[in-house]
Amino acid sequence: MKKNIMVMGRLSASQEAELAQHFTLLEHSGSLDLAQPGVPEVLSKAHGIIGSSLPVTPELLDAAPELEVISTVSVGYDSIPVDELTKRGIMLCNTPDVLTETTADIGFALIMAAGRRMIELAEVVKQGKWQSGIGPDLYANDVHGKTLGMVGFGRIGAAIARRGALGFGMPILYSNASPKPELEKELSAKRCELETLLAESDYVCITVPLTQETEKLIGKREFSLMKPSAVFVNIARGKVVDEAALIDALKNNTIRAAGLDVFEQEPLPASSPLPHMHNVVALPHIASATHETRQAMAQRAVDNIRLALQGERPINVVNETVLNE
Ligand SMILES: NC(=O)C1=CN([C@@H]2O[C@H](COP(=O)(O)OP(=O)(O)OC[C@H]3O[C@@H](n4cnc5c(N)ncnc54)[C@H](OP(=O)(O)O)[C@@H]3O)[C@@H](O)[C@H]2O)C=CC1
Ligand SMILES: O=CC(=O)O
Repeated sequence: MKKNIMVMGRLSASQEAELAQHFTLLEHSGSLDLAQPGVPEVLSKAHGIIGSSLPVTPELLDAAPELEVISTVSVGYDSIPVDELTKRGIMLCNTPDVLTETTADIGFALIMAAGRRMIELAEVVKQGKWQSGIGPDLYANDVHGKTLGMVGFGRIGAAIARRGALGFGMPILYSNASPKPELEKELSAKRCELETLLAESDYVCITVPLTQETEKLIGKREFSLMKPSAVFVNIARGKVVDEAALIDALKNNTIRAAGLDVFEQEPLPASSPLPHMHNVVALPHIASATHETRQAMAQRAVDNIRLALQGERPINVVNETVLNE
């Protein structure tokens, strides 16, 4: 008998057809909310779930006794309780690598946009307020040659640093769980304590995953250590930052500006002051959102779930111990 898959994310017609060759794609309402009619019934039959930002809970796993694999169309998996999956022998697959460069493009675009006040100054033109040359009150900061501090120096952190060091002559500081000697050589990057990085960087860029250790890693104390001219960029997860402290730091000129792709609550609530602040560039969590990259991420997630359910080793497994069971 064919195994069953719940397709929760957007796949192309050919990707759905590829899965349908091997598996039954379960009809469902698009919700994983157990209180919704029909959801427990569909979950009870699912051997695999594929989708992004899946709100997985232990209760949901209890309702899915046949589940063998969750294939997330993302590199981050902070909405999924990995230990609970591992305990139950359920594999978690994700999509690293294929989105690294595209995400780094937006990371660097935010450095440029917030650093050079691009959105704020484009508004001046849009609103017909460009009547004479701008004065020093609207001057920006250089990007080239300034120090870039990477909080997290994994795939995406390194790709952003590469753009800064090799394209813009930026000295690189990094703070990361483990040392990265090869990147130190390639980019003349220096590893330092977070406090030193915050105090010495002109641009501070967050690329650590959201975990228990990194939640609210950057708060009031950390902003107070940064230069008043510092530009803060977050493309990782909103909850790595204490957002109230960030808003205060931007309002009080503790730091100069921020470029943000991610927020504590997404979509950003209407009550948030962030999109209205002149010194903030806010994007709707789109760092990987190009046609090419979203297609590649979906294909990787399709390959992963197919391999897992066929008893082969998927390309990307988060909880490797499940493979040995
Ligand atoms: N805005 C968007 O659309 C996107 C956001 N993301 C986010 O970016 C994150 C990073 O992705 P990626 O670069 O591929 O992941 P990687 O795992 O390659 O990099 C993460 C780095 O963070 C380091 N790290 C982890 N925990 C800590 C800690 N407590 N203190 C210091 N360093 C730590 C890791 O150290 P070590 O090397 O020692 O393990 C690793 O080098 C994702 O988890 C996701 O949340 C990703 C894609 C798109
Ligand atoms: O936020 C996106 C991801 O892939 O993680």
